[in-house]
Parts: sequence; structure tokens; C-alpha cells
Amino acid sequence: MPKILVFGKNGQLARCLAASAHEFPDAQLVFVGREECDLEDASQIEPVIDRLQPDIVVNAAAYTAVDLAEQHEDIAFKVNGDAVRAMAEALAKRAIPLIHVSTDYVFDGKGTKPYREEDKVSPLGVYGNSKLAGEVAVREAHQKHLILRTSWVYSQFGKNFVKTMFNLMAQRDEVRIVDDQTGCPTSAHDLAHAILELCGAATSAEFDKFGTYHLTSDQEMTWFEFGKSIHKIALQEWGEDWKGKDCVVLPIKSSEFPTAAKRPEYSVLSCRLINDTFGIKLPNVEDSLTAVIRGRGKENADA
Ligand SMILES: NC(=O)C1=CN([C@@H]2O[C@H](COP(=O)(O)OP(=O)(O)OC[C@H]3O[C@@H](n4cnc5c(N)ncnc54)[C@H](OP(=O)(O)O)[C@@H]3O)[C@@H](O)[C@H]2O)C=CC1
Ligand SMILES: Cc1cn([C@H]2C[C@H](O)[C@@H](COP(=O)(O)OP(=O)(O)O[C@H]3O[C@@H](C)C(=O)[C@@H](O)[C@H]3O)O2)c(=O)[nH]c1=O
Repeated sequence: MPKILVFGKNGQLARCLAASAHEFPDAQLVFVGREECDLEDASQIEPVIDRLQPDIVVNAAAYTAVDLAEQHEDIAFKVNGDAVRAMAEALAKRAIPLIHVSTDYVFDGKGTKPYREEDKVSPLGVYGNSKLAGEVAVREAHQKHLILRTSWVYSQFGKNFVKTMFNLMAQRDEVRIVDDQTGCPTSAHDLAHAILELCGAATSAEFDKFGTYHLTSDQEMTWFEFGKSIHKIALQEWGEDWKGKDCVVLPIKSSEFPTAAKRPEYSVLSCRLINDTFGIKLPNVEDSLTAVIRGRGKENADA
């Protein structure tokens, strides 16, 4: 029975790992949050690992505020870079595998076909650069790692684009969404399920498939198209008395929606490698989004 230690207890991915745990009755999950281990202070990590003695660690913690990171570079690099290095070094000393989650924002988005794992990275902003620092640290410090790059993660938990849209659609007559940034929305539940499968594989003695993998849904779309889907499915699920039902979703250019951090224009990740290696393929966006909208519950739809 692998004991899985998850950093990032209160984040959306960690909460989805907790929600999926019952599907993996052989696994024991232990969650650590900011209260027990503040990742701005990397010296707190090693004692936590020694106290909890896991068979594998999932790092679901990160500084994820993409725009705020531009003004809090030091914190972003501490959490996404320095803490990840300390975690990887501590785990390497103890031969405990690490599953670390990274992002499509390590790419500059100037490509025109899905990025492969070995493609050149060139982040546009502080968040992407700090996540890249984390990737580099893991590869340098610890051979037994799986780095999973994912993108556009959503769930009913935490802060994410889907929840932002529910709120805006319930409050406004129209929402204007950029139609010139393309990526793959990924349900945190689907990601969590795949991570728990990988925990089982990666804790077996003969496992030899460590490395970097892309893991997203395989449907590329713009944020505007994703917004349209959110509205359509919410309307189907919540019906005519949903406050957001009449909201109009309009396409705009990124130049019409200025943000502190520049986002990639095209950050679609090819998931062929993880599919070929482990047979992992995530469900389609419509099904996963429907599941999240059902999970959120109608009574919260306008919150
Ligand atoms: N969200 C997305 O769209 C995407 C996310 N990713 C990656 O996936 C992973 C999971 O993301 P997601 O679940 O969405 O992130 P969330 O922002 O929902 O959760 C991140 C967690 O990290 C914790 N954390 C932040 N700073 C510290 C700190 N100093 N000490 C301890 N804990 C800290 C937060 O704690 P607290 O709750 O106390 O603030 C939070 O619980 C991350 O590595 C992220 O980079 C990759 C691609 C897309
Ligand atoms: C709220 C809003 C956003 N947008 C735009 C801004 C931005 O370009 C895009 C997405 O907005 P957000 O700020 O919600 O998403 P963002 O924080 O950029 O999401 C990213 O988070 C990090 C953690 C990741 O790793 C990435 O994969 C990605 O998911 O939509 C609009 O066009 N209209 C709107 O009303």
C-alpha cells in the first residue's frame, strides 16, 4: 500500500486527489498544507518528509497567480523553484520518487503544432520562469521523478477560469474573452486520477519510466471557445433559472484585455508520449466540464 504525501493540501489539484482517493483503496494519502509546511521556507520540507515517511511524493503546491507573480517574483521563485529543489534533494537522498506538476506556460506559444516534451522552453512571464526553475531543479537533483506538464486546469475547487466565468456570467450581461490564445482545458479530477495511477506504477521496484510527460485533455480551443462551452453546459445543467443564462459571450483580442503577465498564444501540449508509455488519455472536455458543473451543484451556481 503506497503512502502518498501530497504538498498543496488546499489547492484544486490536491482537493481532487482527495476526492479520487476512494478509487484507489490500496493507497494511503496524506496531505500537507501551508500551516504544516510553508514552502517559502525550504528548510521546513525535509523534517516533514522524515516525519511522514512516504513511499512517493506529489507536489501539487505552487504559486499560481500568473499576474501577481509579475510583482512577487521573489515569492514565486521561492515556492516554484527553491522549495522544489529542496524537496527533490531531500527525496533523492531517501530514494523516494517525486511526481511534480508543471505548466504549458514554460513555452512561449509561438509554435503552431502541439509542443512535445523535448521542445525548446522559453517562458513569457515570471510564473512560467519560476515553474521552469522548478523543472530544472527536479531534473538536476533527483533521477526518480515524473514531471507532468499540464494546462488550463479547472475544477469546482479553488480559483480557476471556469469558476471566474460562473461568477461573471451571473453578474453581467456580457463577458468578453480572448480568442487569440489557444490551449487545452484540463479537469483537475482527470489529472488527479491519472496521478494516482502513476503513483501505483512509480512505486513499483522495477519502474524505469521516469522523466517529463505532457498530460492535458486532447481538445485544443481558445479561452473564448472554452467560455462558450462553459456557458452552454451550465445552461444545459442548471436550466432557465440560472442567473447567467442570458449572458452573451463575445470574442476579443488579447490587446483588448491587458494583463500584467503576457500569456502564450498557442500552448497546446502533445500528450502522445504519456499515452504511448502508460496508456493514459484524459476524457473529452465536454464530459469533464459537465462532471465539474454537476459537482459544483446548482445551489452554488450563482456564487
Ligand atoms: N491552475 C492551472 O490552471 C494550472 C496549474 N498547473 C500546476 O498544477 C499544480 C496544481 O495547481 P492548482 O491545484 O491549480 O493550484 P492552486 O493554486 O489551486 O493550489 C496551489 C496550492 O499551493 C499552495 N501554496 C502556495 N504557496 C505556498 C506556500 N508558500 N507554502 C505552502 N503551500 C503553498 C497553496 O496554498 P494556500 O491554499 O494556502 O494558498 C495552494 O493550496 C501547480 O504546480 C500548478 O503550477 C499547471 C498548469 C495549469
Ligand atoms: C476573466 C477573463 C479573462 N480573460 C483572459 C485573460 C487570460 O488571457 C485568459 C485566462 O485567464 P486566467 O487569468 O483565468 O487564466 P490564467 O491564470 O492565465 O491560467 C493559467 O494558470 C496557470 C496557473 C497555468 O499554469 C496555465 O496553464 C493557465 O491555466 O482569459 C478574458 O479574456 N476575459 C475575462 O473576463
